[in-house]
This record gives sequence, structure tokens and C-alpha cells, in this order.
Amino acid sequence: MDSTIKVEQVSKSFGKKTVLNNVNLTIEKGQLFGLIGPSGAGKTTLVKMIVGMEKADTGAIHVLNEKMPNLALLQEIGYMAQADALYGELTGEENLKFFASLFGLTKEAQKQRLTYVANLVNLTDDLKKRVAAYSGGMKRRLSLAIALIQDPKILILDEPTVGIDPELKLSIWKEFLRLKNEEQKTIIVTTHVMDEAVKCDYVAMVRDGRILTSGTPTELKTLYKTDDFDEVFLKAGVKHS
Ligand SMILES: Nc1ncnc2c1ncn2[C@@H]1O[C@H](COP(=O)(O)OP(=O)(O)OP(=O)(O)O)[C@@H](O)[C@H]1O
Repeated sequence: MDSTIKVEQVSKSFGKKTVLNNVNLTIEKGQLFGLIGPSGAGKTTLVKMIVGMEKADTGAIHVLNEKMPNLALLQEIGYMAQADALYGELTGEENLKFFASLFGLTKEAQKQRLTYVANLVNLTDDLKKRVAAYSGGMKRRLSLAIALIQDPKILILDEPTVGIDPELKLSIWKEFLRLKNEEQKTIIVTTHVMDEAVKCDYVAMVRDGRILTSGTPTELKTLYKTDDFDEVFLKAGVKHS
């Protein structure tokens, strides 16, 4: 098995509610993979299972050929959750140092990564401020920086650009593309914004716990005979309703 992430026949329920229903996905090394779908579709549950924070009821998930969940793989997976998990009483820098210390980085490597990630998300000048005094967008940016701190092979980013202004959003997407193209990172991004979907190499559209359709943005536009990605989603939904 050579794919970086393989999700096979995965289903998950919470109580009586089926949240994921027989999901299959294959994500290759160096791919920027978009999980697109409305609120409640099951995207967060799916990425949490890939990270190893939730367990599938049935089916299997493999990351870098290891069956998930697997604690040893946390070093290789940078995860940015939808809700920021930050220490408000600490400064931005202290938060970054804390998370860096969880991974096996030398002091020098920690310093270099800290400077790089802070600069990347435009927080260098705010590192000495307490996180409790950060705006919502600054907290998102700090969460993104934390996901990148250990230089993982895989990045799993749950709605990474929500609450971030358009200019920074563009520069963050530029960096995702650079990480993928130059460093062969494998990146999963969840979003409900279609202009982000078209930037992905491969897109899976999720609704009601099922993958409605998947393919490259160009393949999907051809398949559904439209240039408008919103319309692809609507047409895929009608086909499966
Ligand atoms: N721990 C849980 N217990 C019970 N229900 C849950 C739990 N986690 C998620 N759900 C339910 O599962 C469904 C899918 O939620 P999920 O967060 O995966 O969707 P999503 O596509 O990420 O939506 P959003 O874009 O709003 O985050 C929702 O109906 C949600 O209420």
C-alpha cells in the first residue's frame, strides 16, 4: 500500500445518528486534498478519525501504512482543529514553545521552526502578547502555526482560514501550495468555501456522512457540465438525493 492515507469502508455513529456511512478515500503523498461539504456533513468526524482522535465503528484507516489510531504517528501529523485549543494565560510564543517541546526537536530546531511558523502566519510581532488578548483570527493563525511546528509529513487542517482576512488567507494558501510542491507534504483541508475547493488537487464532496462525488476540480466540472463549483456540489447532491 503506497498511499499516504487510506480510508476503507468507514462508518461511524453517535448514538442512533449515523455520521459517516461507508466512506472510502485514498490520499497520495504530496496531494492537497479538499473535503468539501456543508455544516454537519461529517467532515470533522472524518478528519478526527484520520488523526486518531476518534475510532471508526467499522472499516479501517491507515496513515503511512500504520493502522489508526496510533500514538506514534502524532509526530508525522500536524492537526489544526476547528476549535482553537490554546493556553490563554500563556503568550503566543510560550504556546508555540510548549507544543514544540512535545516533539523530539533539538533546542536549535525548535527556535528555527518557531521563527518560521510565526512569520508564516504573520504573528512575529504579537508573540509576546497573552493569547487571551488575541483576536479570533490571531488565534486561528496561532493554531495553524502549532500544526506546523514539528514539520510533519501530513497536515490535517479543519477549516484553517475561517475568520482570517482575505489577504492573509491568500498568503496562507500560497504557503499550502509551496509546502505541497516543494516539500511534498500531504495536506487535507476541510472547507465549505468553493473558491478554496478549486485550489485543491483532488476534492471529495461530503454530505450526510457520504461522499457524493470526488475527483480533480477539472474532472468534476467536466462531469457535471459546469464551470461553477457551487453548481457541481448542487448537481452532485441532486443526483444522490
Ligand atoms: N461527539 C459527538 N457526539 C454526538 N454527535 C456528534 C459528535 N460529534 C459530531 N456529532 C454530530 O455528527 C454530525 C457531523 O458533525 P461534524 O462536526 O463531523 O460535521 P462537519 O461536516 O465537520 O460540520 P461543520 O462544518 O459544521 O464543522 C453532526 O450532526 C454532529 O452533531
